[in-house]
Amino acid sequence: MVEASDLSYAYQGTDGPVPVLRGTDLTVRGGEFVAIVGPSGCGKSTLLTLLGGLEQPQAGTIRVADRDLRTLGAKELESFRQHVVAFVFQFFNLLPTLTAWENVLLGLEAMVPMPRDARQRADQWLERVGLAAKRDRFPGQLSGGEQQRVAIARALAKETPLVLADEPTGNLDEETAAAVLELFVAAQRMSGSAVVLITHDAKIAARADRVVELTRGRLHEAPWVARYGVDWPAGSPPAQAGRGPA
Ligand SMILES: Nc1ncnc2c1ncn2[C@@H]1O[C@H](COP(=O)(O)OP(=O)(O)OP(=O)(O)O)[C@@H](O)[C@H]1O
Repeated sequence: MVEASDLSYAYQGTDGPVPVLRGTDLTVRGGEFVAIVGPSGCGKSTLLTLLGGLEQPQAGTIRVADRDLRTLGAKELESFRQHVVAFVFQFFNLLPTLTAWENVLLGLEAMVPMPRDARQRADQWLERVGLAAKRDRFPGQLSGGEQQRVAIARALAKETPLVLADEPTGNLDEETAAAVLELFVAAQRMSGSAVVLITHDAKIAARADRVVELTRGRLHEAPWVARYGVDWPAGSPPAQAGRGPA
């Protein structure tokens, strides 16, 4: 589903380019659930934006669902973002003037062609996230956990082969985070979606099929995270980050 190889990406700093990804490789099989962990600022979100076609790497190749992202024109990229990937962010990005149901429907209406069962799908996914009774509420009338569930319903209702989630449980209490996590597992099961999810939480990572750690611009398999947790010094730059138990 995802074949990213030798990715380089640098942001432009005041004193020149600041490299974030340096020869990053990632392979994700169809239907696989991969958790990405790593110290703050190591480049996890940057990697996700590249996989989702929101930015282009300065070097390296990304193939997603048999598409080489470098070769896609603007229209094809737009279609890729509507039909192949769905994003879930830490800060829900719901439209405050639309109800929960309208927010979910909006994501489907952006697809071309719009799925014929868009309205039913919006209802189905709101039901799956446990919010059928609150479908007509505005985001401001929902708790943080409920808003996140609407945002997840909006993404998962698209039933794309790839779901990219950037710390979707970062703002939630433990119980709500666990419930939200199960929604991604449900998407994997029901839609066969591959899920790539960034987290700082070892319990969340433990639910994934595979855990990879991003440090010093590269990804490494990190099965120990699920067993031992993550223990990077708070605020440490990636170069000084601990590797955790072997
Ligand atoms: N638009 C930008 N311009 C310049 N530097 C940026 C920009 N966005 C991110 N960075 C820097 O690039 C590095 C990687 O950022 P990124 O958000 O990808 O890290 P992250 O691993 O997702 O962090 P966190 O876990 O804290 O969310 C950081 O040092 C960040 O300060």
